[in-house]
This record gives sequence, structure tokens and C-alpha cells, in this order.
Amino acid sequence: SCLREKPVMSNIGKSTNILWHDCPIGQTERQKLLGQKGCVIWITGLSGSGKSTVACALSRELHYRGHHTYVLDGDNLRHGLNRDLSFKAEDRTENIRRVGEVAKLFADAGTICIASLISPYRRDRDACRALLPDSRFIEVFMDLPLELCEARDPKGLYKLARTGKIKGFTGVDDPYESPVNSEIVIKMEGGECPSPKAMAQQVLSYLEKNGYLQA
Ligand SMILES: Nc1ncnc2c1ncn2[C@@H]1O[C@H](COP(=O)(O)OS(=O)(=O)O)[C@@H](OP(=O)(O)O)[C@H]1O
Ligand SMILES: Nc1ncnc2c1ncn2[C@@H]1O[C@H](COP(=O)(O)OP(=O)(O)O)[C@@H](O)[C@H]1O
Repeated sequence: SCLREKPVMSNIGKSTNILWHDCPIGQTERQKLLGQKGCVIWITGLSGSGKSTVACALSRELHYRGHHTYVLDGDNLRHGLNRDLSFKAEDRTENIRRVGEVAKLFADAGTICIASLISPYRRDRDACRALLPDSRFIEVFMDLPLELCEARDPKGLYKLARTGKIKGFTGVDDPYESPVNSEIVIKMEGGECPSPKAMAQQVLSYLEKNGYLQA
């Protein structure tokens, strides 16, 4: 049986009398099978900074190298798991909390989980970091200027925000708290934005140098 010898009942949040089940196949076994370390690469930045693009480029590069990855994209998750959440501060906090818990499950499964969300509040990002000890949480800050993001405006949302048609848009009339201790900072080089492949390579080099690409 997977049950502990002496079951310990717990109360967590609103759940009472719950029991944690341990199983013989754990993260270590799954990582050995996959030949990699389960981790969470958390990409934070303004809308239009290139989070989704670098997440997909990184996933592609890792996949081609034989690694198992999964992308959790804020926009996409708001169509399903987080469809009940708005952009009010408390809903953004709940959004990040949920995605952090899901990302933790993927990392426990041995997957390299790539999460791309604006995740504007430092406290929320740090709460996710606390879910993933042993350096399993790698924060990537898309440190690109608002002017660049707004000039891109692929969804026209900055324009709507500037004309007051969207209220509380990050970077316009809602805060973005820049990270102060990201493992990786992606920024302009020589006044130019690096290519998606170059950005992905910067993250790949970090993963290789720090042993994530072997069990
Ligand atoms: N008010 C407001 N503020 C910011 N962003 C908004 C807003 N309304 C809609 N959108 C679109 O939602 C995308 C951000 O969703 P996230 O889940 O990443 O945001 S957050 O982490 O909860 O702040 C974001 O997508 P990306 O451009 O991919 O970042 C926006 O296009
Ligand atoms: N490295 C890059 N170089 C040039 N354009 C980029 C780069 N990354 C993203 N873009 C473009 O910028 C826009 C926003 O990219 P996206 O990945 O959707 O950003 P986010 O997910 O942060 O909102 C898109 O039109 C995309 O093609």
C-alpha cells in the first residue's frame, strides 16, 4: 500500500481530514527515466515583451535535444484553468498561485516546465519560488522597455489601454514590479532586441551550466 505506517491526517486551507499518499515511483525515478531534472523556468515581463515567443523557442530547442518540456502560458490558461479570473490584483495573485502549483506538479513529474505569465507582483513570484526548493525555480526576466512592447502591440491592447477602453492594463495603468534577483535577465543588446533563438540559447546555456539537462 502507498499509505504511511502511521497515517497523519491534515487540514490544509479549506480541506480537512486529508491524507498525503506517498508512492514508490517519485521524482528521482522519473528524472532518471527522462535524463533531466524537473524544474520550472518562470518567464515574467510586460505584455508584448516576448514571453510566449521565447517560451516556445526554448521548448523547441530543448525538444530537439531530446528533453521533455511543457509550456504553461498565462494567456492560454485563462481560457481554461483560470477562466474564472480577472486582472484585478487579487485575481492575478490567484492566477500565479494556481500556475505555480501546476508547474510544481510538472517539475515533480520530471518535466522542464516553462511558465510564461506577466506575473507582475514580486510577492506572487516569490511565493512560487518557495514552492520549488533546491534551485528548481529559475526566473527569467524579460527586461525590455515598455516603449518596445507598446510599439509591437500585436493584439492592439496597449492602444485600447491608452484610450481607456481597457482599465488596469499592466505597464499603462497597472503596476509591474521588476524582478531584483532573477537567475536570467534577457535584455536589449546594442540597442537591438536579441532574436528568439538567441534568447532561448541564453536560457539553454544556463540550464546546461547548472546541470539541469542530466538526471
Ligand atoms: N488588464 C490587463 N493587463 C495585462 N494583460 C492583460 C490585461 N487584459 C488582458 N490581458 C492579456 O492577458 C495576458 C496576461 O495574462 P497573464 O495571466 O500572463 O497575466 S498575469 O500574470 O495574471 O498578470 C496578456 O498577454 P501577453 O501579451 O501574452 O502577456 C494580455 O494580452
Ligand atoms: N525576440 C524577438 N524579436 C523580435 N520580435 C519578437 C521577439 N519576441 C517576440 N517578438 C514579437 O513581439 C510580439 C509579442 O511577442 P509575445 O511572445 O506574444 O510576447 P508576450 O507573450 O510577452 O506578450 C509578437 O509580435 C512577437 O512576434
